[in-house]
Amino acid sequence: MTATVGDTPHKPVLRVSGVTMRFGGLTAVDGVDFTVGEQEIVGLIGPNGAGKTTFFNCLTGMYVPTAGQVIYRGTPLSGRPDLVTKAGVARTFQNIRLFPNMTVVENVKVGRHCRTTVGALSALVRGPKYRREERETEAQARELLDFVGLADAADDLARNLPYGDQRRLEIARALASDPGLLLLDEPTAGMNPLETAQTKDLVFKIRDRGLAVVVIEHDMRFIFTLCDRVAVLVQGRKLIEGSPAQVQHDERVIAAYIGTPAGSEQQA
Ligand SMILES: Nc1ncnc2c1ncn2[C@@H]1O[C@H](COP(=O)(O)OP(=O)(O)OP(=O)(O)O)[C@@H](O)[C@H]1O
Repeated sequence: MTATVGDTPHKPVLRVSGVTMRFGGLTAVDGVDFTVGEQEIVGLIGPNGAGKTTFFNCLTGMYVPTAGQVIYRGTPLSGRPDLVTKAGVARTFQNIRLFPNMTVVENVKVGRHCRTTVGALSALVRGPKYRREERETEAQARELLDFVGLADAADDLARNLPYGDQRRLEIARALASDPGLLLLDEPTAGMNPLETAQTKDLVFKIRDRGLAVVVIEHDMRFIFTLCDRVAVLVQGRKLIEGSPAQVQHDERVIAAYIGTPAGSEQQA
């Protein structure tokens, strides 16, 4: 089935309906509907505390939503992160979460874990099946490091990578689970302009590899030049969704970020 997503017909990969997340008396996400199409890049923006990360946590099984449904390629996603990853949804985190004392390539191999099938006994005795899977995992990890531009650092310790490279390593690790949908939580936070531009090119390359991508980001220039479509969350609710041009000129979005324009009170 093909649904109209924004202005372009895309086959939907993710359908979120009425997702709500309450923490006691606080409603962090409030009845959000959200659709992502095949090979679409969708931005999720909003002021601090709008509920963006909580929304990602609802999609990836870290939280079980208080209400609503998340469906990935026709399958309802459960509240277990491992099963969500196995279903084909991978993510990176706002704060870098690498294994600092492992090498760069080992960090990527960890991301493959959900796709390996070898049993405990075969792993223990390092039987032929284990060795074959290990070779394949190693080759895939090195291919991904080449893809993100970190091939030369494969055998360095993760903690010795510059900050921007650590973020790229997180993306490589997420890609190791062979996702169809990648969720990026503030991928350019703390980056310089060159690293930000490189990250944008990398996201385009990821899309060209066949993935759909959802990006949370505060850098508006990055979002509006990267995304096919942008959704705006304010106080847990979706305020507007549309093309970058529609969203960046919408007065409600401007007001949500910078408050009511100076002088408008007198005009009212
Ligand atoms: N585990 C939790 N328990 C209680 N409240 C929470 C929890 N997680 C988030 N919140 C609250 O939910 C609201 C939304 O937070 P969230 O981190 O999702 O926003 P955000 O849009 O990602 O913000 P930022 O852009 O600053 O990262 C905030 O008021 C936050 O304090």
